Amino acid sequence: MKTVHFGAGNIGRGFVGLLLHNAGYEIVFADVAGALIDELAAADSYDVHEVGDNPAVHTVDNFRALNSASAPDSVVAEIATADMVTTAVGPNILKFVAPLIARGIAARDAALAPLQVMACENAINATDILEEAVRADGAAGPAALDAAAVDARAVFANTAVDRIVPNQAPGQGLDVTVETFFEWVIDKTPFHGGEPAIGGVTFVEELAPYIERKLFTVNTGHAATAYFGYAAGIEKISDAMEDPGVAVKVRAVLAETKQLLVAKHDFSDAEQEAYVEKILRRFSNPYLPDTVVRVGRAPLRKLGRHERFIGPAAELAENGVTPVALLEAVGAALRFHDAGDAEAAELASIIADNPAAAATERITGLAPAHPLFPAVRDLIAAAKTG
Ligand SMILES: NC(=O)c1ccc[n+]([C@@H]2O[C@H](COP(=O)([O-])OP(=O)(O)OC[C@H]3O[C@@H](n4cnc5c(N)ncnc54)[C@H](O)[C@@H]3O)[C@@H](O)[C@H]2O)c1
Ligand SMILES: O=P(O)(O)OC[C@@H](O)[C@@H](O)[C@H](O)[C@H](O)CO
Repeated sequence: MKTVHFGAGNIGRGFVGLLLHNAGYEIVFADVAGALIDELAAADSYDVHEVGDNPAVHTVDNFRALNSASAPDSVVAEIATADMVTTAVGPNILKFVAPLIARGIAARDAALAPLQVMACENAINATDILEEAVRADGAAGPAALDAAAVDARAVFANTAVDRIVPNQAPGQGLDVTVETFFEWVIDKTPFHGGEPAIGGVTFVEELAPYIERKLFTVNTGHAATAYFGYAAGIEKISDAMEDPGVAVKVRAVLAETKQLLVAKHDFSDAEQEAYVEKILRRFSNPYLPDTVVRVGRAPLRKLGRHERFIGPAAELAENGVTPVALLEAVGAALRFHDAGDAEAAELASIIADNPAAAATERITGLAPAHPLFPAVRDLIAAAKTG
């Protein structure tokens, strides 16, 4: 069995790569980072170090590595004969890997079992985003891949992936430090009984509750910790959790998303409360060298309409509930000025160069008539003055 995995970074090597290796797949890593691909191509194995309670080390081998920028045809040829394609590149990068996947599907022998395609990104239904791009690229490409051919040759399944994998320390080589916890939930319905056998994966009939719970608890809480921690001058996520001022605000944010998740899905209050407590303990893991700068990265994406703050806050507002803590977190996100983050700079320019209402629409995608709009517009107006 062979999978082509786009994105040989933190989650690619430390989670998706590990689980697929353990499931018996040969992995072909495809990435545009030349030095990383050269190092992977020259290596026989790397280690995944799980830190925290019950630490462990796992070795990943049986992989190859290809540079998808300089050797796209080789990647297409691998996809043409692969069983699976996975991605962990970031939601905004999916459109750049889609053309290669479309070409790979077009080049497949029609007698092969359908290619199983899964985007492992932090976004609601990331695989749908990838599928749409693959279909559009396929139709416009030289092989004129029509919808029926895609239907026959590929299966697209949405997933929710959860494991905290920080940026790796310089000099660590290919080894990855991760937390011990992981969860990978996959929509089983597209496979019609032929889902892949991957140890540790949970297949579900309805993914929406799981992806929303993950994004609006783990990622909402994580980003809130990052932005409140950044405002308090704290570098590490676990240190931010030690700060009583930060911790109380993060808990308040998660109480608001709990209200939404419990009302909307089939989770009981107690179940969601236990989920929240477990997540807060994960953030506090002192062995995990995770930073507010990594977790707060790309604030423009994180302030998007269906993302971790505006998504739940908008839905609460639509239900007649005025979020308070979530809006405070949005206010902190608007002041995330990490000099190394291109999106933080773009966010600051949008705030500075536009009237508050126009900036609100552009940053959050909220329509002016939306009940959350005035509160966010006021936050953006306030952020103009510091
Ligand atoms: N790190 C985590 O804790 C974690 C957990 C769950 C989900 N995720 C999600 O996984 C995705 C990746 O996150 P990460 O932390 O591994 O980031 P990362 O930056 O460590 O890895 C991303 C990799 O994608 C590569 N890449 C960029 N453009 C590419 C392209 N056009 N083609 C091929 N490769 C390309 C980069 O070179 C990099 O190696 C994101 O969507 C993130 O939200 C991350
Ligand atoms: O990857 P992002 O930028 O969407 O979010 C940053 C972190 O919250 C995220 O990577 C978490 O570590 C991860 O989602 C845990 O499963």
